[in-house]
Amino acid sequence: MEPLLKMDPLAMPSPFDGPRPTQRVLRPLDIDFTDITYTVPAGIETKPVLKGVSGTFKAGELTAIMGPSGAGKTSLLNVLTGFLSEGMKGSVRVNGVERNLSTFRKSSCYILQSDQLHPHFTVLETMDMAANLKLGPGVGKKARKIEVDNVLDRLGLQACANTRASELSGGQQKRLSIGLELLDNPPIMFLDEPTTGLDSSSCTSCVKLLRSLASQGRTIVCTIHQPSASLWEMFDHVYVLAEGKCVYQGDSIQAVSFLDGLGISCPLYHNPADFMLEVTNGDLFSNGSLISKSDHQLVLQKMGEASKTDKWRRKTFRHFHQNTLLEKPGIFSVLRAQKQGVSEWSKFSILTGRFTKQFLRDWTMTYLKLIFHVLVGIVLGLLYQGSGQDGARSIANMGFFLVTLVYLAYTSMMPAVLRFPPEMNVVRKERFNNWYSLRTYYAAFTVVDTPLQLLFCSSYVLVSYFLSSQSLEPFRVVMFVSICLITSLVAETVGLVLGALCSPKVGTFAGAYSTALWIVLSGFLLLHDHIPYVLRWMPFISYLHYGFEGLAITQYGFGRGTLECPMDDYCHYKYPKALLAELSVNPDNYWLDFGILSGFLVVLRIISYWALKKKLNSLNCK
Ligand SMILES: Nc1ncnc2c1ncn2[C@@H]1O[C@H](COP(=O)(O)OP(=O)(O)OP(=O)(O)O)[C@@H](O)[C@H]1O
Repeated sequence: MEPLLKMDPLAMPSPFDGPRPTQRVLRPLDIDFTDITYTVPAGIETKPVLKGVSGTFKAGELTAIMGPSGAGKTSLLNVLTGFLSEGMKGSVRVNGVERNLSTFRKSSCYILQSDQLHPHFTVLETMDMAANLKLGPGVGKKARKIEVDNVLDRLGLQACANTRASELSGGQQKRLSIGLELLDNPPIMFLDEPTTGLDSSSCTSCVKLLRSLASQGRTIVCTIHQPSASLWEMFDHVYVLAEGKCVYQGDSIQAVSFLDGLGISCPLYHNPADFMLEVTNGDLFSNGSLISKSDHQLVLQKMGEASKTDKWRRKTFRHFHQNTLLEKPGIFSVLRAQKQGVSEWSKFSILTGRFTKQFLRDWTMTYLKLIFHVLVGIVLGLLYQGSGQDGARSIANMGFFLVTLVYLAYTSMMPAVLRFPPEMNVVRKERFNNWYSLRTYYAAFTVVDTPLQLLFCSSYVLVSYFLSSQSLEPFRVVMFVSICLITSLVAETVGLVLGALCSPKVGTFAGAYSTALWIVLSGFLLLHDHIPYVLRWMPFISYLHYGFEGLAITQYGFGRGTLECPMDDYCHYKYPKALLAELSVNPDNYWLDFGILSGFLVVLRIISYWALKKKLNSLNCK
């Protein structure tokens, strides 16, 4: 293992001294696709996006899918990666065998157009976490470090290893995205517009990198917009689409001859890539004016016919098949073999560490929230000072319970609405590229989030509880905190559901409006007996109703003695039983309330998981 990992992982694999039986020899993979059609819904009809395209993307070649905007480039990439399957017909084969999507996804990666990175992590941390998730315990700590260093060196990211992803330049972010997927050395890489948003020198270095990766035997396919002439020549193979059909496939250098053969001459010193786009766009001039639409269609038709031959394809890239990868196992096979050993349990513990770091680094969501909880606890505690012991202020004390619940519900729910949306695309990419399953991701989130909620909740409750002179009997303190915690977890989960089902804007509105209704139904502002008979079921769907009842019982139930009335001899609510009866609170209901809130929590967590899954799947259909 050791000598192997000292190699550059991106270099051609070296021969081993002898065969290793446990290692699978990784073969270069050619992709060929035939008669691919892809339609999308358009009102009650469907709209064809890809109209029977065929072609071959070979291992060892860097292929560019080009074409005018809306030609179907991203759609073709989505279909070939398996990112989209609904509405697609046709055949995709790998080395001549019909593609099995789940195996194919393990051998390929898809780097989306916008770089999906965690902003709070440095380059090194991001790479380390990806290495842990992808390579697993089979590759030791030291070996993983060498692996990460190798990739960082190779991508020129060593100098910014300690820079956070949010502070990287566009080109560095792109290289980091590529580096993350390179860690487990996929033989097939798809990239959607890897050069978009980069300056010309970053574009060149990005394409050079892709080309060198391809020359080592990988199949690399990317979509690209208007490359410069020098960039165009760096592609081994270009696949040009226009109006959902293939109009050229072959060597980039041969494109001019191809057009020449059809009587379309590229002017001297004109960028062939620009010219190809002008031709496919219909921006050709004839006698000083644009060619007509019918002539344009004729040109596309002629190009489509002429592109069916493989005459335009260079034939020099296959030598590595015979010379290297097929015969000699190398780092490709070692890393992939070990990657398969990563258990969901290991992934869970890695994701738990990642969530913990993420929370600890998020100043507003963690530290500011903690400070505010303590400050608000002090202010509310002072406002309700003494109300927990004063029989004359028992009603005000009930107000304190409701305010506590509403405060905790809002401050848990609103951040939760915004919790998943910004991360959705990162999770979508990582999940698609087989880093982990959604189940593992969600379980790790829950395990890290719950104690954090307890911390937030306790920081507010304990301060306000003591300042407002609530009962100091330990069991009442614990029961009070428990109800507050479970209510805030329920509210947070409502937020997660809304965040997954709606846009953040709609989610925050829906959260605020529904909470206002739950407050009215809590049992304090509107007594149950005063609700019209037909609507008396409504409080039972309000989690604040159970929370409020639970808090009231913790302080005035469990045999609490008569309260003092320091300012007066008689005050009606100094008798806890009378107070609870007045509010229609059954003093025996504490555990029932707690149980119902727990039920709410479990059901809502399941719904939020389902909603998240649905959302991620629906993103894949767009
Ligand atoms: N889910 C969808 N619903 C409706 N129309 C879609 C959908 N997906 C793609 N299209 C349409 O299909 C056509 C091709 O889209 P695609 O994104 O593949 O083009 P493209 O060549 O990548 O364009 P660009 O270069 O502008 O990104 C466009 O007209 C687009 O509007």
